[in-house]
Amino acid sequence: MDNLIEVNDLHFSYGPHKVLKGINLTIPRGKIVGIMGASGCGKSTLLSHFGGQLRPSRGSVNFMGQVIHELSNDELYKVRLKMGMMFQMSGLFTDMTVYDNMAFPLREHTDLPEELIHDLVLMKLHAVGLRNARDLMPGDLSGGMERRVALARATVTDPALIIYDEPFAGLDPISLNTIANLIRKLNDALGVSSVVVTYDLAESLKIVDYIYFIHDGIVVAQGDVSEMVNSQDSFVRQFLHAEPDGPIAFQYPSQPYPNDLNIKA
Ligand SMILES: Nc1ncnc2c1ncn2[C@@H]1O[C@H](COP(=O)(O)OP(=O)(O)OP(=O)(O)O)[C@@H](O)[C@H]1O
Repeated sequence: MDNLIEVNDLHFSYGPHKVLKGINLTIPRGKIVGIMGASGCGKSTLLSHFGGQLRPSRGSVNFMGQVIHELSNDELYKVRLKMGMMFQMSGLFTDMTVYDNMAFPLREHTDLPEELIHDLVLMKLHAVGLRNARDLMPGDLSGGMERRVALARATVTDPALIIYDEPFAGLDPISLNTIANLIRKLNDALGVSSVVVTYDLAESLKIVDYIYFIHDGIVVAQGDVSEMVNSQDSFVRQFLHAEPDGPIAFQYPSQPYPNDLNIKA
């Protein structure tokens, strides 16, 4: 099977609020796929279906040949071990050293002996250039270093898929470039697939193989990097040039403005 993940006609609502209205996308093995869309378009909701935290109202997510919402709790637990996650907020435990943060998933989810955990942790820290930061506390790290440790930790259980949720947010340009290059390097060196959820189209174009744009619960544009750069699609252009005006509205959907005011004209 060439695709690690296949999302088929995925629908999901929070109560009456329909968020996903028929998403179709694939994450091919060995590739980095970008998922873009304005705030609130449903990116996190989509990701929550990958790990089975949410159950679709229609459609499915297929991961390595298994339909996620049909799995038992034990099977889901095993599937989640194959997914590494890196969040915008690094999610490091502030009261543990870098080393213990890295060792935590291995101690929690495996029976590996401490000597092996030690070597795995140092190998992964070395890959992000931070082997020597092992004894530091998260509070002693710069924002970029913290993100690198989180990135290394996402790879420590040798997942098949790494999911990055807003990996570039709040970083200075140099750290941002470092993280982007590391995402590409780790993807290729570890032979994994990666999903990068981001607003930063310019930065993602440097590292992704394929991009999906989500708007109003469906995929509205997709393509490889050159297709995106040359696209005349209004969604793509609004993102690429960070234009305030375009199909992505500034206002959260609402009733006409005068109806909301107490004093009528
Ligand atoms: N637990 C929830 N209950 C009700 N509505 C929710 C819940 N979580 C999210 N929503 C709504 O679902 C929609 C999609 O939210 P989601 O967080 O998936 O968007 P997003 O694209 O990830 O946004 P952002 O980029 O800002 O993180 C939003 O309108 C949000 O308000």
